[in-house]
This record gives sequence, structure tokens and C-alpha cells, in this order.
Amino acid sequence: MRTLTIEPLSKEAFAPFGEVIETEGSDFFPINNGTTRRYHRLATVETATPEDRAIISIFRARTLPRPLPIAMLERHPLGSQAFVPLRGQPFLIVVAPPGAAPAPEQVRAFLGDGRQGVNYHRGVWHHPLLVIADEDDFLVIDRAGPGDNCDEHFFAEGDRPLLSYP
Ligand SMILES: NC(=O)N[C@@H](O)C(=O)O
Ligand code: NI
Repeated sequence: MRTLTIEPLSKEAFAPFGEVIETEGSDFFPINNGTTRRYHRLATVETATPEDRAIISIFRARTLPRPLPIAMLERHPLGSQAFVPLRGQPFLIVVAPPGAAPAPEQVRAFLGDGRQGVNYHRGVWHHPLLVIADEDDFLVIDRAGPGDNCDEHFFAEGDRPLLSYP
């Protein structure tokens, strides 16, 4: 069982999976008579059909026991999915590149610093929300519409990468 290396979340490192939603290192322009910085279009909501809608939800999640064998990943083939932490707490992200099925050796882990959100592109394999605190809240922007928008892939027991974080 391979223990995942937990990488710091950065735009560059996360680029194969989506965008990082953060002010650090992001362009902005002044609005509201110079009283506000607009960090414009940090990420793009992807949908699949004209009747799709981008929706905004809040997820209140509880932490999972760690170390955590990564038994499964999921993907949303019809739309992107963004998670923005609302309490400023770090959280964990586990992803694999889009494709027919995630290969265990392609699974990567990142640590968001609490001031960063992520936007998974359509079809990117990811583990459901992984919070570090006992409980955490996230603003979630994703797609609502017809059709099944959640595929799951389960790793064979011996192939499960291990997520180990204090
Ligand atoms: N199922 C659901 O809405 N949440 C997952 O997609 C997730 O990524 O947490
Ligand atoms: Ni998801």
C-alpha cells in the first residue's frame, strides 16, 4: 500500500486537475471606486447541456478516520465541482487525472491551507470531501441537470493508496 505524499496546493501543481481558487498570486483589478479588489474568473464552472444550471450549496462535513486507505474515487462527467472552505481551516484533496479509470499510481494528494479552494474540472477523479477539523463548512459550486453525474471507481484492496496526515 503506497502512502501518498501530501503536496502543498498550488495553481501549477494542481493544473492537471483544475483550478486553485485563491487570492495569493492571482491577478485582480480594482472595482467599487477602488475600495474592492476583484480577483476575476479564478475558475470556470463547466456544465454539459443547455438545461444544466450552475448551483451553489454548502457542505458541512465531518472528518474521516486517518490514516485513510483510499478505497474509492469519484468523478462528475457532466460538470465541474468547486469547494471553497468557509472556516479558514486546512483540508485535504485527493485526485487522479481524468480517464476511463484512475490508476492507483496516478493518485495524488494536496493540502489546502484554508485560504484556498479548488475547482475540479469535469471528469477529474477525486475523493469526496476530506476535512481535517472535526467539522468544516464549504461553499460548493457545481452542476445540476439531467443524467447521472457521478461515477465511482473502487480500488482493489491491495491497490488502495494510504492517506496519512496527523
Ligand atoms: N456527492 C457530492 O455531492 N459530493 C461529492 O461529489 C464530493 O466531491 O464531495
Ligand atoms: Ni465530487
